[in-house]
Amino acid sequence: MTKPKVLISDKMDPNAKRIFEERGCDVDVITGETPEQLIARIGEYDGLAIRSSTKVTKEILDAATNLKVIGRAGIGVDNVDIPYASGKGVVVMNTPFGNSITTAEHAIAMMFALARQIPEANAQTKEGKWPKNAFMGVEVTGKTLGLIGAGNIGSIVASRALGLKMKVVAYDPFLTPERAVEMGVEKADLDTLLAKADFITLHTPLTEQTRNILSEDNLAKTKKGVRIVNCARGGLIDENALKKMLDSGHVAGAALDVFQTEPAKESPLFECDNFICTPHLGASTTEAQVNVALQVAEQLADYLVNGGVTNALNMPSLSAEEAPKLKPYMKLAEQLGSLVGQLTRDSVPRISIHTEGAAAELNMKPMVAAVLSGFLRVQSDSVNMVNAPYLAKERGLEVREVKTEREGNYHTLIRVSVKTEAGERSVAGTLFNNADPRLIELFGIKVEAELTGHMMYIVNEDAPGFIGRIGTLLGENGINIGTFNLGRREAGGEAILLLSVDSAVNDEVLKAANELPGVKLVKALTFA
Ligand SMILES: NC(=O)C1=CN([C@@H]2O[C@H](COP(=O)(O)OP(=O)(O)OC[C@H]3O[C@@H](n4cnc5c(N)ncnc54)[C@H](O)[C@@H]3O)[C@@H](O)[C@H]2O)C=CC1
Ligand SMILES: O=C(O)C(=O)COP(=O)(O)O
Repeated sequence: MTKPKVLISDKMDPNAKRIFEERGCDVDVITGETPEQLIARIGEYDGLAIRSSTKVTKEILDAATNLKVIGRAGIGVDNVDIPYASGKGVVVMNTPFGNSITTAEHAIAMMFALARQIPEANAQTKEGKWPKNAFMGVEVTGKTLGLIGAGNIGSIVASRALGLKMKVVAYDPFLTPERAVEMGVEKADLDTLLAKADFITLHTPLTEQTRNILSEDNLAKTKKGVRIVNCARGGLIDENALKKMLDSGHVAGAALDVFQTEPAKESPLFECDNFICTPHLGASTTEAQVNVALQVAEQLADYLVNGGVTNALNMPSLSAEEAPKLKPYMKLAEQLGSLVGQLTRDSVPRISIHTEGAAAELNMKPMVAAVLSGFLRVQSDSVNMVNAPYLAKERGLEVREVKTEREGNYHTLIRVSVKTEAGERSVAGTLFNNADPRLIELFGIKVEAELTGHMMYIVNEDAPGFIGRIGTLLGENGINIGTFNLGRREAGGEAILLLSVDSAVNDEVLKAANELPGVKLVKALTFA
C-alpha cells in the first residue's frame, strides 16, 4: 500500500511531523507559501495540516484532487471553507481543547495588561523615563466581567475571573441556566451584559451571527470606562467604531490579539495610547502547541491509515477501536445503498436504514453515511461518506434510522428501504463470520449473494430452461460467469437471478438477454 502523503503548511511543533512518520505517512513541511504556490502543490497530498495562516479556499480545494482530510491544529476553522470541503468529500477536523487553557490565560493576561497599562509603562521605563506618576491602574477585584461566549475558553476565563474575585455575567444563547449555575456566572442578554460589564472578553467563533457583535451600536451601549479584550476572532468587533470610542474615552482601553485583517501590519488603532495588541498569540505557548500538534497528527493519521474519525466538523465520529469493527458493516451498508440506488428509477423522497441484532449495538451514523454514499453515488461519482449526508439534505431526501436490538433470523442485519411511487421497496444484508457482507433479501425475495464487481440483475418468470439460455448467451459473448444466485417468490412465480460476471456487460448483450423468453427486466450493476 502506498503511504498517505501529508502537507504541513503552517508553522507547527515538530511533534506533528514525528507522529505522522511514526504512523506511516510521508510528510512535507512547507510553510509560508502563497495561495498560488499551494494550489500548484496541493494535488499530490491526501492530508493537509494547518493553523490559522493557511486559508483553505474554494480555489485550493478545487486543486486538491487527492485530498481526503484537513486537520486544524487549533480551534477556529473560519479559515477553511467547510461547506465547500464537505461538498468535495473532504473531512475537516480541529483539536477543540488543546489550546483552550492557553488562550484563556492570554485573555486574562490582556485584562491585567489593560488594567495596569503594563505595555506602555514597560516601554517608557525602558526609555529611561521612570514614569511613576503617569500611570494609575484599576483593580479587577469586585469588578464585573462580561463574557461573550461561554464555551470551552469562555468557561475557563470565567473560572479564573471568579478566582480573582470578579463577578461574571455571561451572554451565550446556547448556555443553559443549569450550566450557568454550575459555572458560577449570571446568564444575561447582550444588552444587560453591555450595561453592566467593567471588562468585556469575547470567546465566540466568527459566524454570521457573531460578526460585528460589538458593532458601533452595541459599543455605544457599554458602560463608560469599559475595557475590552478580544482573543477570539477579529471580525467580532467593528474596529473603526472601537477607535472612535477609545479616542472619546468612552472605552477606557482595548486589548486585541486578533484583527479583522491578518497579518495586521497597520491599523488606525495602533495610534491609540489606551490600545494594546499581540499578533494572534492566544494559542502560542509550548504546552498548547505540543498538544495541538500531537492531536492533529494523531487524528489525521488515524483517518488516513485506519479510517478513524475524531473531532470532525463535517462527519460523525468513529474511534480507531470502532473503525475495524464497523468497516465490514460500512461496506455492507454502502453495497445495499448502491444496490437500491442502481435498481430504483423513480424519485425517492425517503430512505430508511434499519439495523437489527449486533448491527444495532454499533454507532449508526457511519453506517447511515455509507448507505447514503452508495445510494447517491449512482447520481455522481464524487459522492463519498463525507458529502453524502449533505447532498441528501440538499436534495430533500428524508433519512430515517431505526434500531431493533433483538436478533431476528440473522444475528446481525442491515435493511435499506426506499419510498417510491410504486411503494416501499427494501433490500437487506448480513455479515458472514462478522466480516463478509452478503445480500440476503432483494425486494421481498430471499436471495443470497455477494455484491461485487460487475453483476447482472434479471427478473424472469420461473420456468424450466431459462438458466441454460442465459448461460449460453453470455458464453457466446465471451462473458464468464463468476457466481450464480437465484431467488423466487414462489415456484412458477417471479424469479430473480443475480450473476457476477468477470467483465462489464455491454448494451447489446443486455438487449439480447432482455429478449429471451420469460425475461421481464435485465440490468447491469457495478459494485466497488
Ligand atoms: N486567539 C487565539 O489564538 C485563539 C482563538 N480562538 C477562538 O476562540 C473561539 C472560541 O473557542 P472555544 O471556547 O474553544 O469554542 P467553543 O465552541 O467551546 O465555544 C464557543 C461558544 O460561543 C457560543 N456562541 C456561538 N454563537 C454565539 C453568539 N451568537 N453569541 C454568543 N455566544 C455564541 C457558543 O454557544 C459556545 O458556547 C474559537 O472559535 C476561536 O475562534 C481559539 C483558540 C486560540
Ligand atoms: O486555535 C485557534 O482558533 C487559534 O486562533 C490559534 O491560531 P494559531 O494556530 O495560533 O494560528
